[in-house]
Amino acid sequence: MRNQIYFRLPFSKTIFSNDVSSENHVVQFTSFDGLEKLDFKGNLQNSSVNELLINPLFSKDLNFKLNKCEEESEENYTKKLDEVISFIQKNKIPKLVISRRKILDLKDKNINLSQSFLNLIKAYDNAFTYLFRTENACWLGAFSEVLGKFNKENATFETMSLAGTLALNKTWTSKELDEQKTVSNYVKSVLSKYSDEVEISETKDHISGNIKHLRTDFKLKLERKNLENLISELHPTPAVCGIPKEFCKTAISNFEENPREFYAGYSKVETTDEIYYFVNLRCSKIHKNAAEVFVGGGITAQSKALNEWAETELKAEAILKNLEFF
Ligand SMILES: C=C(O[C@@H]1C=C(C(=O)O)C=C[C@H]1O)C(=O)O
Repeated sequence: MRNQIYFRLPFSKTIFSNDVSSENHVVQFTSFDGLEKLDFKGNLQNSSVNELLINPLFSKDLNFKLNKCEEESEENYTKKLDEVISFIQKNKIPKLVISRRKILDLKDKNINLSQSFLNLIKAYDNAFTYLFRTENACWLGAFSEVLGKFNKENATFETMSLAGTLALNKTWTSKELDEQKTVSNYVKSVLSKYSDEVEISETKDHISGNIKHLRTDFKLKLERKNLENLISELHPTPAVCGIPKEFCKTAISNFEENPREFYAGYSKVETTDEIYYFVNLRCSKIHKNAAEVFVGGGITAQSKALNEWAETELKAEAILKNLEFF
């Protein structure tokens, strides 16, 4: 079976898929640890709602199963987060991102994945939204965090620092402001190695469905030959990992129950004019019998375990409320 993907770029009306006519790699996913790459070959072709719905993909049609349908309970996760908070205080680190998998046991439920993908497109206009299927995996995701966007014609590179999470009606506190500043400082320090002139925007609210984040935009001129280096230096940013980077990567693999796979990794999409890199968050790995929803958040010395649990529940809703059951 060939690797097949459907996706929609932010603020676009076009749904693309990969045809079979070439050996071009049009979309590539990289895992969080950078060790796994998943390629989608072909040329980009316009797809349509009709085409998706004539022959929809259902979770029941997938031939791989999740063996263990148990998730980390609220009690166990908050207990672990208390240990993480002590670890952060003891080691005096500004931020560490910890995540979990929320598991939806499908029992006799069947998800219409094509319709769920269309629901996500409608719900999040600013998101990179995708549905892919390979021989042994199926993922669905929609999020708006850009790791990089390179314009081929004018050689400009744009990125953002996105962090801090609250429900729409809440007011920012120093916890979220400091957390986002850590990401901005990191991004700025990496970008300044590539250009003396980095444009930095004001920090503003970034709305994503029922929640908001803090966001700062960055822009610079970049030689194309430096693009891949810059991306691998930026990834994983403290928005999904922490500071210091290598120390936090090790802490993540010690604290988290399972490897993150493609969650908190990134995708790369090349069009005629642009090369995009999107951070893979608000995503779900779908099996015949279950959906795993990956959710995490930045933990700091000021974090409260219960609030962090609530934040992951809110983030999981982004996907869960758009699943269409058949
Ligand atoms: C880690 C996630 O989100 C990231 C972490 C955020 C935070 O800690 O506030 C906010 C946006 C994302 O950069 C996730 O959605 O799982």
